[in-house]
Amino acid sequence: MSYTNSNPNQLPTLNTFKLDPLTPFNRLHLLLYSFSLLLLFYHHLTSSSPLLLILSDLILAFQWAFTQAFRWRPIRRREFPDRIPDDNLPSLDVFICTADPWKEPPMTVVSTALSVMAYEYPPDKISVYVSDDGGSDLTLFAFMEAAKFARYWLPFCTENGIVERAPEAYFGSSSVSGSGSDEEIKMMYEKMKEKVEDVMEKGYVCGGHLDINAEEYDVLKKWKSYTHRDHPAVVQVLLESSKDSDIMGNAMPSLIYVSREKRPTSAHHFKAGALNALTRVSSILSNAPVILTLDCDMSSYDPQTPRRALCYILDPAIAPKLAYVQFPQRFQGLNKTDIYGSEIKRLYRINLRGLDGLLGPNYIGSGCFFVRRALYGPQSPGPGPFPSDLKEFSMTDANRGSMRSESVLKRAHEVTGCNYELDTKWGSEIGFRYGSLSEDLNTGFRMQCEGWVSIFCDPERPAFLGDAPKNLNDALSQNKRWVVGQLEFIFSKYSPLTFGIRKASLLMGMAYAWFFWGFLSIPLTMYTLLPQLALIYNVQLFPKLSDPWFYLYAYLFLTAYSQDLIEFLVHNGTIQTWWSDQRMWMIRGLTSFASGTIQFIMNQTGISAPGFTLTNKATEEGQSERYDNGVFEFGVSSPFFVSLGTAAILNLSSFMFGLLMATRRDGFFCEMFVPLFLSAFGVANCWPILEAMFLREDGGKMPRNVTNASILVAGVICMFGYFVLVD
Ligand SMILES: O=c1ccn([C@@H]2O[C@H](COP(=O)(O)OP(=O)(O)O[C@H]3O[C@H](CO)[C@@H](O)[C@H](O)[C@H]3O)[C@@H](O)[C@H]2O)c(=O)[nH]1
Ligand SMILES: [Mn+2]
Repeated sequence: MSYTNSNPNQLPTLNTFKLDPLTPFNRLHLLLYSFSLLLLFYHHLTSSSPLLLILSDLILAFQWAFTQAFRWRPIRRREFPDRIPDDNLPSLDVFICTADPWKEPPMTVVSTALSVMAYEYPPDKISVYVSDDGGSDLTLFAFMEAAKFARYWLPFCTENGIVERAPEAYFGSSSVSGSGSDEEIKMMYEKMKEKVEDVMEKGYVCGGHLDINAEEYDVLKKWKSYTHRDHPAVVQVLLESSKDSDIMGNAMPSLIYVSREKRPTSAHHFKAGALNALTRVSSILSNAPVILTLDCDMSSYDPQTPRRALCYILDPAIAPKLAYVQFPQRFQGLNKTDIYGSEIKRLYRINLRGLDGLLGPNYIGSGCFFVRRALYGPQSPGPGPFPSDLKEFSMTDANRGSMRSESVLKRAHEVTGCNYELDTKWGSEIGFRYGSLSEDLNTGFRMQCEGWVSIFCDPERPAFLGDAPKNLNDALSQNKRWVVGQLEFIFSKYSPLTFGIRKASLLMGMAYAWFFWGFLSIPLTMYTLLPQLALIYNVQLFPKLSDPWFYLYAYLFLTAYSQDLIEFLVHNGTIQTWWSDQRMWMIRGLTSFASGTIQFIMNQTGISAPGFTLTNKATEEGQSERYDNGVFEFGVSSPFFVSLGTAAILNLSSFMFGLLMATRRDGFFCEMFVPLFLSAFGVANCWPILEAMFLREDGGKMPRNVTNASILVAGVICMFGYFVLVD
């Protein structure tokens, strides 16, 4: 397979791409499968199937159809970071978001910041901005300490050619050599960690035995009257490149702590609001043309990454229309079979590669290098539009002066105030877009509709590694928020199916419409109930084994699953991780997809207001051992678990009942093969749930009351089923 050069100029080739070799097979499959789906609906209409079953198949068919956008023209890229010249590198602003010191331990955030400060990139060209929506002196304290530690850590990384530059990951891995300098820096790190953890335990920072200087103490003191919902803007320059140097005398990156103003009465737009505040502060302090956005738990795993992104940003054939270069989200510490499907391979890698052959990947919130001017409005030739809303640009490079100067800091506080955005286009036409909890989906989509394109960069060595939820309830709560955000996005006036198809393209519109995950709760629930009840009450919903229509069902099921499996394997998955992934899809269908949809409806009708439930990044005792052993974590009485328990009991009952009947009644097996198979498939998927309900005794087993409630609900559904199906 030959690589195509996308750079027609004489410059060295910085990147190449090739078409995915599976594409012709995908397209052939598309043809056959579409035809089969038409046959299926013909069959439904002529055999008077129940309406719920037809609706379910219709939703699944739409999901399948939208997936074709990702399979139409997937490509694979390669880049050559070594060919990026060392001189004239553009400067880089890094945005790191955190929002709660208890759910996002400050040491995690610090580790993320240090890992990018230590990039193999001219340090005076890097500025790291930390947005603290938690408005916490604990986080600020941790960063004051980090600024001091960085003076040792950065030269240590360079001198020893360390690749893993997040201290937490480095000291935790086996690559630590145990040499003298290693021990020394490790001790220093441990000391800092102890201090921060000590302060965390107390819950506040007090002078006393902490060796913070008077100036730092003054800053921290102010927090006494602040709450995370009600406080003025805080912008604290912890390191300034032109002023501060490391212990070897080298320049250091700038490090700036920002906690935008919060008032209970004004909307703050969650993460998108935080990123917009950083966009403005940074435009005043450093104004780098390239911006990297990172979640607080996504640390660098490869110090060459900025150069890799530059292979596209500096490519004259791509640059004029390029809005962002997205790296995949990849995770550390997942267990071997990835029981909670936390890798979300389809969302974070497979689909992005698919879109890369069209207008480019959607923005996934972290690990993304933006071209600053793309955040300021529609694509147009030249250096980019400067609408009147960009008041902060009145400060030009020449009169910018020191980051710590009074006038600069005054301006920085102004642009992070609550009222700054009133009557401006921030969040509607410029910056990160508001209106959806999935600000990432929304922002990338709107940029692509404005004429910008994006690039997916997926090097073999992960550019970033992050944390994924390590217990089921956390994973489902995260997913629920996504579903709410997706529906807000799909039902906005910028819906992918109307606005998107018009402004971007048919395939891009379809790709973004694929995110109607909430609706999948209907077919996924129906397929855990209807066939099972049909089996129990002996109602013929599906063709018999001897009926030719049976082959259509078998074909649709088997090929869809095989294609999914093949894609998973091609993207370095295993059969076990694939099995976990498809199981999580069904689990989500019964829980987060459904409750996210209900939440969305309640938000829209004004019964409740949208809220951003942070994903927990701290693990509780006992949990991580079970997680590492691949054991499901239930433990808490979550309503999610009642629906899972109910599904498990229903499937087990119908399967056993079906088996019994098959041995007793002639022809039952042949007549009822499809529902019997689906029940067996259900039981196989529900096995960890059944185990947690009836066989386990550890702290992560299903709480008794959840099991009882599930049995009750399953009983009620059975009775109901009688009236619906038989009566
Ligand atoms: O009011 C808020 C809420 C969240 N965050 C930050 O947003 C990031 C993502 O939050 P998290 O709880 O980790 O959500 P996840 O579901 O794990 O994040 C995924 O989904 C989000 C959209 O829902 C994207 O923004 C993220 O990049 C993507 O990783 C974190 O760094 C938070 O600190 C804020 O800064 N302010
Ligand atoms: Mn996260």
